[in-house]
Amino acid sequence: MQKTKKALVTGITGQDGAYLAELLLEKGYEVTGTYRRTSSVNFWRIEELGIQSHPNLKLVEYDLTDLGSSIRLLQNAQPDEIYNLAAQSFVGVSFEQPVTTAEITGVGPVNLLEAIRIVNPKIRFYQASTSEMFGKVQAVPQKEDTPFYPRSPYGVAKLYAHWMTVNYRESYGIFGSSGILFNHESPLRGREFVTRKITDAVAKIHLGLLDVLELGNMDAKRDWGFAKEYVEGMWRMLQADEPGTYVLATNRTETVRDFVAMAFKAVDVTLEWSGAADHEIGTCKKTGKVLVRVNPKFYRPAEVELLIGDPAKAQQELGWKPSTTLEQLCQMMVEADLRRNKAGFSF
Ligand SMILES: C[C@H]1O[C@H](OP(=O)(O)OP(=O)(O)OC[C@H]2O[C@@H](n3cnc4c(=O)[nH]c(N)nc43)[C@H](O)[C@@H]2O)[C@@H](O)[C@@H](O)C1=O
Repeated sequence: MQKTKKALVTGITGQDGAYLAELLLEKGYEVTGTYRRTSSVNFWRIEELGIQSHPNLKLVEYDLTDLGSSIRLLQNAQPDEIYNLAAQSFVGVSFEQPVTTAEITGVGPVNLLEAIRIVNPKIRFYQASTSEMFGKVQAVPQKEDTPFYPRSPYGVAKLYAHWMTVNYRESYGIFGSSGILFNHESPLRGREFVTRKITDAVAKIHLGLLDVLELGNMDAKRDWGFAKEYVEGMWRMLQADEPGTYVLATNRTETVRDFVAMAFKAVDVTLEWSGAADHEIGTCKKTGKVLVRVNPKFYRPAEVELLIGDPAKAQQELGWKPSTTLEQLCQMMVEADLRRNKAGFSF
């Protein structure tokens, strides 16, 4: 009989942690999910997926920045696989808190890599790397061998953790894989990220709970995929024969403005755009009412203008391929936010 596999997922309260835990539980894993102590720990995502009381899911408090705690965590959980999804993951905040971001997002993963070296070097390790490492892009589309040029303290911190994963692979033979994931969204996305901010606002405007949606840079282009499909790619990376670095992306890019128009389309509103970039407005074609407005306070000190990934390697070597279109994803998010706002749900 095959032994039950054990996985450790850091960042269980986040979008990817919740979807990955769901996938691993479906596959028969015993999952330990870690979360950070805060005054308001919130498990709404795993509750929404209906897995919070799953008998094979154990929730454990853990701080990625503590080496001793990382060692004890591995000794207790004895995982076969670790998925490091914990991070300070908001790019905007990283400009305000660069040192905290470096400690959590950059050095934090090294505590886990060290703990693997000390406790059991056979544990497989997935590091959540990011397209933010490409930043000011040096090639279009971006793939595994595209040179990096991060444009935020978050991107710089992630790049350090990425190279440490590669370094532990090459120095100590640790099975450490790095997934360079382009933006991936879902109804479980936090409202601080632009897609969910938009779909939540569209739902509120449609229900008469909000007048205007204010945004920053509408010209930024992103390669947005569906998070639930991306966590499947993470799992595949740790089932491969060899560790490696893989890009997960859709190979389609759209502007923030396009996503706004798409979200309003989902509630049958067509927008018309006018005005210069820093005070652009979007008005409802039918009523003439202003529904969207640029507010430069949402601009970032340095912006990543264009991201589009080439996932050919993941497709060839892992058999991974995204299938949900951006229109379907956007529709799914708007519908979830309509439902939630009608029910007075506020996450
Ligand atoms: C792959 C990568 O993906 C995410 O990073 P992100 O791309 O920065 O995501 P976002 O949704 O915050 O911004 C997308 C774009 O939208 C622009 N934008 C305009 N107006 C607003 C606005 O009002 N809010 C926000 N948040 N963004 C705005 C903003 O300036 C940027 O150009 C994280 O998961 C990160 O952890 C990660 O790894």
